[in-house]
Amino acid sequence: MQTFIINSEGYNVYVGNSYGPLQTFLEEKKYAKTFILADTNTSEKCLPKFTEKLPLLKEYDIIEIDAGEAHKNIDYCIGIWKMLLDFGAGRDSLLINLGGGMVTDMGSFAASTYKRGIDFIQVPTTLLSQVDASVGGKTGIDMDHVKNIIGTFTNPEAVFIDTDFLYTLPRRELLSGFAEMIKHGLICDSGYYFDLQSNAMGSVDNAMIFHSVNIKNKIVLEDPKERNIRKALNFGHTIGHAVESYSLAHDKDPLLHGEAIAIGMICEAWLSHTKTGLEESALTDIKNFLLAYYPNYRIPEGAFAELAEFMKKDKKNEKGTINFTLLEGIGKFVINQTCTEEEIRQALVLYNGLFK
Ligand SMILES: NC(=O)c1ccc[n+]([C@@H]2O[C@H](COP(=O)([O-])OP(=O)(O)OC[C@H]3O[C@@H](n4cnc5c(N)ncnc54)[C@H](O)[C@@H]3O)[C@@H](O)[C@H]2O)c1
Ligand SMILES: O=C(O)C(=O)C[C@@H](O)[C@H](O)[C@H](O)COP(=O)(O)O
Ligand SMILES: [Zn+2]
Repeated sequence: MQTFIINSEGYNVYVGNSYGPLQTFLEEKKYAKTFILADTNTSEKCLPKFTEKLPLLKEYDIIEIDAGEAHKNIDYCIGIWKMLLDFGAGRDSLLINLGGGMVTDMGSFAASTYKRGIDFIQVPTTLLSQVDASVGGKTGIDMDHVKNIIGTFTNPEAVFIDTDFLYTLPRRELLSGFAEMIKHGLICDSGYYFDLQSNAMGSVDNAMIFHSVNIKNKIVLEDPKERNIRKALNFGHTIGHAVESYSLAHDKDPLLHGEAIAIGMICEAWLSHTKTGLEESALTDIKNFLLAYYPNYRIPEGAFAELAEFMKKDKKNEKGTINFTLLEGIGKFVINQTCTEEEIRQALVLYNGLFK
């Protein structure tokens, strides 16, 4: 099997046969102790595959946490720090984050702060974490359902991607990751966007994952700390994160990250049509594509004020205005766009109107 290697900010991302490089990494680094962070699902479905493919890794402690975004918070993070401390993790230890974006975000945050920082690697097990969350150095946890509001920019030592993990991933989770791939096409690569449309979900393979990671990585390398063009990767997220936060706070079965971002992308494509020249035909195409795959989630009108409060807390905001990344066309983004609360309300009303 071919191994794709992407050079990021001082570390490599391996896609394909990543166990050879991982084995070499462990042999070279000779960590005093190794810890594996997994959630209840990845501990059952991914850990046995992982350790079987990595016979060199003989001694490790497992830190298991409850699965789900609701647990990406300070209480669970304290639990990770305590386990590291109780089991004698030092600066010569390694934390392996084996899981989806919840595990890679919180594990990397815990590692980047424990003893002022210990080494960690990402072994992403969901499509979303393979194409997006494990790369780029954003670590973090949620607070009061506000997404990723506490965190650091800290890079892993390496990222090892094994698409075999995806066999056990539920379709709803695969689709959630697919939304971030669509985002990559929408902001930077119209050909990729249309390929995703025609190949749809049938053929997510190493080459596609490599393509998405490359799109993200190029942007991250240019602007690692999101001072300017990295904001492109946040297309769909100003409204999407607010919808995700709202759903986490109110719904029994909350929207997944990618599902909320799909809603955000529809709303923000509409804002792009009214404000930055996205053609009506492109808007229709984006709407139809996303509506075919993602839940018809109606946002109650009574929720609009709460959504606006979440948006006012967005990390991209400057000088008290809500900041958006919008599209000028499919594959062409524009950052630092502001929209009024009334424009945002109209976008939400139009979105709801799609389900009448
Ligand atoms: N840091 C970043 O740049 C970045 C980018 C995008 C998203 N994110 C964050 O990532 C998170 C979403 O990530 P996610 O979608 O991977 O969610 P997740 O980590 O919660 O995983 C989704 C579900 O799939 C299960 N799972 C994981 N791997 C599995 C496998 N191989 N087989 C079966 N089940 C498996 C998990 O236990 C969980 O129940 C959000 O918190 C989001 O904010 C971060
Ligand atoms: O890596 C980035 O930059 C992104 O914006 C990728 C997003 O898909 C991801 O959801 C990220 O976690 C959002 O970051 P945030 O800074 O808006 O919390
Ligand atoms: Zn995202």
